[in-house]
Amino acid sequence: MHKKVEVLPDLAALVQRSLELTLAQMHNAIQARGLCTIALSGGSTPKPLYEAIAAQALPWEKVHVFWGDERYVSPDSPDSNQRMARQAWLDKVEIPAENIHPMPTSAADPADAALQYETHLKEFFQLKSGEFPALDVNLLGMGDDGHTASLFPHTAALQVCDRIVTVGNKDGQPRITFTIPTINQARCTIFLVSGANKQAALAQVFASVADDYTYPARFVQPQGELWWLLDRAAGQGLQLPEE
Ligand SMILES: O=C1O[C@H](COP(=O)(O)O)[C@@H](O)[C@H](O)[C@H]1O
Repeated sequence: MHKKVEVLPDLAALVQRSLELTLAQMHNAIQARGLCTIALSGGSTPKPLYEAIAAQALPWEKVHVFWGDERYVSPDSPDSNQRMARQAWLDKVEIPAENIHPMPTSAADPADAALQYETHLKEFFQLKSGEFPALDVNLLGMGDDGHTASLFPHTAALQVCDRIVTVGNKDGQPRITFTIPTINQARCTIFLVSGANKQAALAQVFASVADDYTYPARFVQPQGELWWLLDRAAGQGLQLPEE
């Protein structure tokens, strides 16, 4: 694993740096394999990045967009991660509809929705039994409780190792989420973390000893590149790991 932590002066610089890295990875993937697979995060932090990507001239027919987690709401809900990404990015570019792979949220049982998405990923990536998809780019955020994707502290989803997608639990509300092995299979993982409210959790995520189940972002140890992009408000006073 190649791990790099950068503390940027402010949110604008964080967005610019994440844009550079994301575009470089997308171009590399297209050159190497003829297409790019990217998984999106939700929340508010990545929205300006999505807006910036929308302004790029990319071979959109070669870009396939997935989600790493989704709230269990209708796609037109203000809480939907899909809706945010469509409004900020996907609705503004000429990407074929079949290249957009949202997490389903209409099954009566969220476990069925998780299975549907897992089946879709297995087909798309032509996976054999027991294999996990290697996304070219996996964009992640981190909540002030240390959660990432929809892997919340001390929830059952953290222990799911034999599934690509599972059901997360945010205060009793279901979410759909990549599992830790799926996250850790990505070729390039980019965390975007902004705001002083993330400082305390970040300190625990970067501590040499802390409880992984209390700070789930600690589980993210991908086989490929790992970038932590922090703005100064989030990264202030952080003891950074030795490189
Ligand atoms: O609920 C969620 O929150 C996290 C963090 O969001 P942020 O706005 O604080 O960056 C996000 O990564 C995740 O995808 C989302 O569902």
